[in-house]
Amino acid sequence: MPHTADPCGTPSPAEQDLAFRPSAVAPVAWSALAEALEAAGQAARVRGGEPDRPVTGAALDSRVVREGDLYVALPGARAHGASFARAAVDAGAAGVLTDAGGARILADLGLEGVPVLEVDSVRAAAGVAAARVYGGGADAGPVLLGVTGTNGKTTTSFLAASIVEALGGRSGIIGTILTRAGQREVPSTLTTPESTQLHALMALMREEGVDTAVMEVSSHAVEYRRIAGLRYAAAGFTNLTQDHLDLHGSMDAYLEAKLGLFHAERCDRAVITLDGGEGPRWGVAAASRAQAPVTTLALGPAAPHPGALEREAPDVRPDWAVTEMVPDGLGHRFTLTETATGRTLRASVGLPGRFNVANAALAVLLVLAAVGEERRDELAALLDVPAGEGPLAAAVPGRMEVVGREPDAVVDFAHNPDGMVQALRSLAEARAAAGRSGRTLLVVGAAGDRDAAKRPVMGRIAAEHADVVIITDDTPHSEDPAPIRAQVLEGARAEAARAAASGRHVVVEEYDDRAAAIRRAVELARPEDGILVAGRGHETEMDYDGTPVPLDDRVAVREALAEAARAGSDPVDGGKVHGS
Ligand SMILES: CC(=O)N[C@H]1[C@@H](OP(=O)(O)OP(=O)(O)OC[C@H]2O[C@@H](n3ccc(=O)[nH]c3=O)[C@H](O)[C@@H]2O)O[C@H](CO)[C@@H](O)[C@@H]1O[C@H](C)C(=O)N[C@@H](C)C(=O)N[C@H](CCC(=O)O)C(=O)O
Ligand SMILES: Nc1ncnc2c1ncn2[C@@H]1O[C@H](COP(=O)(O)OP(=O)(O)OP(=O)(O)O)[C@@H](O)[C@H]1O
Repeated sequence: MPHTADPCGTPSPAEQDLAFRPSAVAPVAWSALAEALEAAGQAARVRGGEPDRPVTGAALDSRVVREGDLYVALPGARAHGASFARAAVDAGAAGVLTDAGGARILADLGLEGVPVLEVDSVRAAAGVAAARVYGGGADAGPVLLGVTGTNGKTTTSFLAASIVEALGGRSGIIGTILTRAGQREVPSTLTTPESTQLHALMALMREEGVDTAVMEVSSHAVEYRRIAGLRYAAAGFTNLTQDHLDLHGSMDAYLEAKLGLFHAERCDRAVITLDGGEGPRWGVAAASRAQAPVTTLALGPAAPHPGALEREAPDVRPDWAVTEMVPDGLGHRFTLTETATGRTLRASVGLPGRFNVANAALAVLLVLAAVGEERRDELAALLDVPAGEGPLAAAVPGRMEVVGREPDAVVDFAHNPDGMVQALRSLAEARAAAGRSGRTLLVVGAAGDRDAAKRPVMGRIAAEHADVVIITDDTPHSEDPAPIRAQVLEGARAEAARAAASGRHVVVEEYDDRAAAIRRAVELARPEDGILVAGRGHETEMDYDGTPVPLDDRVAVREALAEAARAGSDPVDGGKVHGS
């Protein structure tokens, strides 16, 4: 039986890989694997003879290999997986899938006797081979829904899964926060797991009786061909804004990577949001360049820039549009209208922020595409309920999660420029809708080993939208955290200086201790203010060069609020670097 790792802790790679595997795998002969590869246009040269045992699993990392696995040894950016083949064989690998370079490394290691399937593209072949190992063709099930885009994937996936459940289905989730297959749940380390793990998960979901799986598809996953061998009933596009330029190089290349999800052989229907993000440019481009049949969604009043679609792409006639949006509790009530028929779907979403209307609308259309027209009326009835009820009332961990009131304190995962703008704006809008004045206090940083170009941009946005900006560490990974903070500070200070010239005073402070930064925000906040702690959402650990430092922003905010309530406004101890 696969283990389910502790959902409160981060599982080791081996624990996580094991948790993704089905309990039973029918052994697969080497020749059957070679045939499957050939049938998929990834013909393999067979070397080193037949394994002495059939294949019963697949792994893309030597550290997670189990007895009977096919070890997938791919050429990585830092190393060739074949250089770890000795460890994989010692762990029980039955044979190796690799390329010509990998085969040479195996020979150099004295492993020429190990059975090898040699292909031209290991990443493309890995998904095909894993699908064969785990008994899944593209149509073996569960029904797959995919969500891609810079922001909104997790939220849209959770909402779509919630709708599936409300319709009586059994849903699975694969994404940034967690992976859930029926009753089994395991925290995630990647947004989209490796291809070998995805096919294991499909088999696990079949075992668990999951009929519909909703999967976040990162651009990394498309670029690295983690989704090879999968087919989506419907795949959604939320928006495209600046992120991951370290991997893709340009926004156009970033879009091109995302479009891999919308190839005709990859999905039956693409549902594309036209005007999410900074405007309609990338949504309209995605809709025109997707190869699969496309359903388009215009966000109307829920767009970050309402009216931009009509101005910038006047000839585009969306298939669906958000035609009405009114504040309802902390969330919104909205109407989705089908352009061709004028038919409507009315719904209420509980999460704050109009971008969550966009996420909810996309989730609704994805599920509609998957379940078909015959269930439209049933879906409409489920959605048309008062605020706080129905499938779109679902909360998503660390996504605009309200952790305190008066001052309103929200923990959010916004960690790129557009996500920050949206989150900050939605707090101000919610305050305005409730008729409250007050300031916005923001705690923010930027992660290490990720797109450095966005750091000053995030600092600028912070000072543009917040009145008090407390800059601190996000997760530095292998980088020195001080220079990361300095880059965010540079953007914030420049913007604060610009704001000062026009009479707006922005406080900018720096704390190297994130918990102290949170306490400082709470100390400075008045009851009518709003606090946003951005960047880490549901995360419970910060990685300082391999050393995990426990910190859950939600817990830290709650504790700081409780402490402030007890102690009045004692000064914050420790961690301050400097302020302005
Ligand atoms: C930057 C990046 O994405 N790197 C991916 C890339 O790594 P790489 O090319 O550097 O691989 P490498 O280190 O040279 O190793 C080559 C091979 O040897 C294997 N290996 C390595 C060491 C060892 O002891 N044994 C072993 O078998 C590795 O598993 C790999 O298969 O190829 C590897 C195999 O597919 C991925 O695991 C790895 O993802 C790493 C783990 C990662 O952290 N990726 C992140 C950035 C990512 O994918 N993020 C997106 C979401 C992004 C977002 O939206 O924020 C995601 O979907 O999670
Ligand atoms: N549709 C949207 N447009 C813009 N910003 C959004 C949208 N949805 C969510 N956000 C913001 O982006 C943050 C991340 O949201 P979410 O986790 O749903 O997106 P994601 O694409 O899964 O992100 P990641 O892959 O980085 O986890 C949220 O916390 C919120 O601040």
